[in-house]
Amino acid sequence: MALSLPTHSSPTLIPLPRSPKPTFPTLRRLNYRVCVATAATPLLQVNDLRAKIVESNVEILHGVNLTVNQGEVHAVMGKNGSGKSTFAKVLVGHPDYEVTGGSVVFKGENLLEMEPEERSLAGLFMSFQSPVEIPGVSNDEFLVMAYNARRKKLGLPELGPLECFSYLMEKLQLVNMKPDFLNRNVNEGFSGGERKRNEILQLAVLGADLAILDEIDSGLDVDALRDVANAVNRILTPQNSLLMITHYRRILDLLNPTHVHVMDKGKIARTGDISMVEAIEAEGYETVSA
Ligand SMILES: Nc1ncnc2c1ncn2[C@@H]1O[C@H](COP(=O)(O)OP(=O)(O)OP(=O)(O)O)[C@@H](O)[C@H]1O
Repeated sequence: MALSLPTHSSPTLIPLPRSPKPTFPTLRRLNYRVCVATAATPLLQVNDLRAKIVESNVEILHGVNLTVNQGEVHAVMGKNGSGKSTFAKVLVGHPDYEVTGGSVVFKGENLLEMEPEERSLAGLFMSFQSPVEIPGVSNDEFLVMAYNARRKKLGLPELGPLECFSYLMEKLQLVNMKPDFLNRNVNEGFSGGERKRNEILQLAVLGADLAILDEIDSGLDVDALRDVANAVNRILTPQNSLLMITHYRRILDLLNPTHVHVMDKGKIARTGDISMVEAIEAEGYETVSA
């Protein structure tokens, strides 16, 4: 089902509320009802997580421990090849990896027992380092399908084409994207920066209790980085959380992480706050991890 969306670049967009952090009130209300977790329960609790590559049997994660509470922004940094993306992919259930030990509890439920799709419907969102193309599926079809699936999971009625249109327009404005992108196939022919922006559009449309952004800042020009950071800041609320993987301070200054972690050899080697990034930049990972 393709929505007939305008292809001109300057449509009359629905103005966003002035609030710096608009949310999805109806979804949020329902989230409180269906969410197993309480304010005292961590949103995500990772204990001694170990995982290997299925094909080669090589263990990459050697006992990751991490707790994310509602409203927190966590940054994971670390040397190339230290296991950051693997950790993120294991959390969303990527089939290349097999969990060999430890536990992951998300909103009070065993995440490792859920299929990848169930994890997504439960409110876990991941933006991959290299977002993939989906040939033959238009962006609007994909977004509407995914959003309605999430609404169904939450016990909400599916949105009809007109409601979807207004909703998507609002989210497009949030990420400062032209409506033309809705009519194009998902990521097909998109530039690197456009793909990253499109990932944030997906996050804005779907909403998430925990958004994992893997190097969302790589390949973005300064304006795109600011747009993406502004959009993420407006999506964040005291109820949801962000786990971002990055190599750069620029995005950290814009998103103000509450926690900064350094991953080393498949483990979280050190945890601190934003001030640790200065030490990393001055002394490198070896010293900081040690
Ligand atoms: N599917 C796979 N097949 C083979 N090797 C893999 C696979 N996934 C991860 N690895 C290896 O595991 C190690 C960790 O990779 P990972 O992508 O998690 O690192 P990273 O910390 O995200 O690195 P970067 O900062 O460069 O993105 C690397 O040595 C990588 O080559």
